[in-house]
This record gives sequence, C-alpha cells and structure tokens, in this order.
Amino acid sequence: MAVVTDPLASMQLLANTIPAPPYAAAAVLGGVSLVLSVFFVADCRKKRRNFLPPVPAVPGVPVLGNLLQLKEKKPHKTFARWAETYGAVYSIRTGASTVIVLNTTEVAKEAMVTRYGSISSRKLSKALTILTADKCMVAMSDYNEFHKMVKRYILANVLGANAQKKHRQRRDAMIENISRELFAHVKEFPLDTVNFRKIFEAELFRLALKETLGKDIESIYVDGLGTTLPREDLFRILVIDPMEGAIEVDWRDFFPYLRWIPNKRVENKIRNMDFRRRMTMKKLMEEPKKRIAAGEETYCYADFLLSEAKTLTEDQISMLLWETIIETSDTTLVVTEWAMYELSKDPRRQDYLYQQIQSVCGSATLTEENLSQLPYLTAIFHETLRKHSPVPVVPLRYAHEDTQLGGYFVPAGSEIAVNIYACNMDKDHWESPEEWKPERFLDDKYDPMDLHKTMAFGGGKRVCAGALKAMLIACTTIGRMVQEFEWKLREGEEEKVDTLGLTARKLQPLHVVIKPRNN
Ligand code: HEM
Repeated sequence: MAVVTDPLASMQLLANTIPAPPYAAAAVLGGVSLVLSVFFVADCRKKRRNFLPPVPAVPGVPVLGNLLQLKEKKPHKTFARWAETYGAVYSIRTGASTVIVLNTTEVAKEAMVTRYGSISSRKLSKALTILTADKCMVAMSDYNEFHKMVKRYILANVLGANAQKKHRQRRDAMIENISRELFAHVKEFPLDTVNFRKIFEAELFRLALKETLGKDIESIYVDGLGTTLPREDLFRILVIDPMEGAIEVDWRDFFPYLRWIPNKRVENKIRNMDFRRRMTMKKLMEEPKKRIAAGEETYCYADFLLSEAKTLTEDQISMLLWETIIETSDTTLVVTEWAMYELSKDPRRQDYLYQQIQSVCGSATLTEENLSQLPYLTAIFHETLRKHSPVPVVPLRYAHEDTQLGGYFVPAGSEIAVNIYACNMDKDHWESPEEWKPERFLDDKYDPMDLHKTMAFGGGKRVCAGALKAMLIACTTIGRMVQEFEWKLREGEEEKVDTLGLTARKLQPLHVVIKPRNN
C-alpha cells in the first residue's frame, strides 16, 4: 500500500472514500484551506530563512575544526578576541559540532528571549550528563514541566523575596562570623596578611548548609564512604570536585561517532566524584527525614522537598538540594572577592564608599536595610559583575529547529554559546570597558533597583534565580568589610588577575592587609 505523506493528498483520499453530507463537505473544505494556509506560511518562513546569510565561520583545520585554537581554557577571552575579526556572531567547529558564538548584548538577548523557543534545550558533555544526573537540576534542565516546577520550588524556598526574609537571620549570622574572624585575625597576627577567600568561602558554605539542610555540619560519618568527613571534606566533595569535573574534557564529546572507543580514565574519575557526592547527600538527608518524622520541621529546603514535593523521587530531591549548595557556595564568592580586590587596589574609591556608608549609617552597623540608600555600594556590585562576570559563558544551548540570530540563518543542531564576558566588555556598549569604574552605574539612565544592568545574570526565561540573594550577600559583605576595616593589597597581589575554572574565580585567593577603622 502506498504511504501518503502529502497532507493534501491524504485529505483527497479522505474525501474520495467517505460519502460526505453537505455540512461535512464544508468542514473538509475549511480544513483543506486551513492546512493550505499553514503550509504556505511555513513554506514562506522556510524560504525567508534560506535567504538569510550563513553565520561567518572562524577558519579551522579539517576534522578538529577550531579545537586547537581553544587550548588556553579561557574560551570567553578567545571568543571576545575573535569577535573583533569575525563580528558579533560567528561559528566555530569543535570536532563534529558547530557552535554559534554570540558576543553582544543585543544578539544575546535575541537568543535568550526572542528565539528562546527554538534553543531551549542543551546537549551535555559526558561529564555533565553524569554530574547533573542527566539534567536533573533547575539550571541544567531543558525547558519543560520539570523545569517550571523545580524553579518554582527553589524560588519559593531559597531564592525568592519571601524566602530571603525567612533566611535573613542566617545571612546576618554569616556576616557577623566573617567580621569576628577578621577582628580575631588582626588581634592575633597584626602584621600578617589575611586570606579573605578562606574565611568567606567557609562561611558561605555554612550558610548553604543551613538554608538547604536546616543546620551547619561540623563533621559527619558517611557510611557509604566508610569515613567521617569534616566540613572541609564536605566542601571538596560537594563543591570543588564537581566544579572541576564539569570542565573535564573527554575528547569523545567532540566526536560522538567515536563514542564506542573506551576512555575510562575520564569517565571513572567523574563516576567516582558522582558516587562520593551521592553517598554524602544521602547521609545529609537522613537528619531532615528524622526531623520530619518526629514532627519537628524547620525552615529549610530539605524539609520542604521531603515533605511537600510528592512527585519527586529521592534521587531528584538529593540533586536539587545539592544544586542549591553548590550554587550558593561559588558565584557569590567570585563577585565578592573580585570587588574586595578592586577596592583594596583603589584607596580613593574605597574611601568614597566608606564616606557614603558613614553618612548613611553613622555609628550603626550596616545592614541589608541600608542597601537602597547606598548607591555607590550597589554600583560597585554591578561594575564587578560586569568586569569580572562570574559566569563568563552561559552553558551551551542547543537549537532543536532552524532559527536565526543577528540576521543570520542558524540551522537546527547548532549549539549556541552566549559569551557574557564579551557582552559586558563590548566597546560599543561600555566606555573604557577595561576600567573598573563603578561611577558608570550612578548615571540616571540606570534604575537603582534593577538587578540586571549587565548581562551577568543571563536573561529571559532562564535568567538567574539567585540574583537577589547574590546581591544581598555580596553588597552587605562588601559594605561591612569597608565599614570596619581599611583594605590594602598584599605586595605583588595587584598582578594576580588570572582566573580559573568554570566560573571566573580568581586563580590565587585574595591576600590583603586589613586595619580596623576607628569609628
Ligand atoms: C553573582 C552571582 C551569580 C551569577 C553571576 C549567576 C549567573 C547565572 C547565569 C548567567 C545564569 C543563566 C544560565 C542560563 O541562561 O542558562 C544563572 C542561572 C541560575 N542561577 Fe545564578 N548566578 C549567581 C548566583 C546564583 C545563586 C546564589 C544561586 C542559588 C543559590 C543561583 C541559582 C541559579 C539557578 C537556579 C539558575 C537557573 C535558572 C533557570 O535555568 O531557570 N545563582 N545564574
């Protein structure tokens, strides 16, 4: 029997085989014209796209494409450099894949908002597939019902405005601890420099544990690993290792047709990381479970997910809790550390901020309530996000259908890289982009309350869910640090501007000399 694939022909077939009464004939005719018009519009769209020029390509070599040109592991910088030659939108080849790189705010917004419907999924590397339990996270899932549900959960319980109010005491306790530790350092070692990251990172992790699991954890025996883990080991297993694993390169990712060739070294390493993380999370979930069973729930994400999110499996809950811990512990550290670096290097701007804090707070301690009265402090936050964008390239998106970007035709199957770093360093958009100049955000054209003055938090439906929390923590910490101490870089520190890893972490932790102010 002939298979009829043409819809018009199938309508014809239908009309020939069923003896139709007059009203049915009218319906069939109406249906035919509807089908015709749908196909006409689709055809016109297709032709229009075919008229669009292809995306300019960065020349590479056969088979490998541009892979060898990306060896330095800071693709955002290489991409920004290439934009000067090939324009804001160009394509590269990483082995068998084509990646379209977007380097300006306009075209990034087009991808994240206007054309989002065509590029709302991701194709993950082997390492990321394992580490995200195949997209079982808000940030890495495709845009679907699961994503909408879990984004609602994380906003309602950890990241939205109401959740911020409920976690407020925990943030305040964190800042108090940082302040206390710095004063203790100065008292004990007045001449020694201080490693700001070490203190801030540990406190941020403790906050993540409290918000997620309801309490800080000094150490815990993990039966699945047969060992007791102090907090530093928990931090390594839950944060540092997965961050390193996420950028682990398995060459088979670039040549999917060679996936049958074993490459056990990388795969075993990632599977081992995943095992350690799973065992640890399993153990960490035991206490909230007992608490719930005893009717002693506390305000934290675990208690909500374990008691209310009935459609989620235990593995999914474990992944969502882990996601909150890792996201709380990293990007906010990146922006706060870079802001303290810039302020420590720039006594004039540090003093300006201090004077503003003094005029608003007087002898009182700076709190979150003061942030809206301190425009220079929030300008410092936004300028640091611009110059040191913590997520320099958005995790690759995938075009599941033909689309267009920046006036170019983008075929289905392309991957899309939004280069946030290049958007935030674009000379046509920002005057002297290399300079760290918070004053630029004091201009009347910026709404003081807008969290999205730069592209640092992404945009559209996948915009960062943690922007408010990041702003509250980073601004209050920066403000308190300058209110209480004078900051100076350790000798030789100024040149240490290299970055490392998935996010734009400072390669070397910030070392400073601090002196208590005499308020
Ligand atoms: C300065 C700090 C931060 C920066 C610069 C940042 C940046 C980003 C960016 C660029 C995206 C978009 C990714 C995309 O389009 O695919 C994103 C998404 C996300 N961020 Fe953040 N982030 C920060 C802090 C946080 C914090 C503290 C949390 C939570 C604890 C968080 C949770 C999330 C989540 C859940 C998403 C996924 C949203 C979705 O896919 O719908 N972020 N972030």
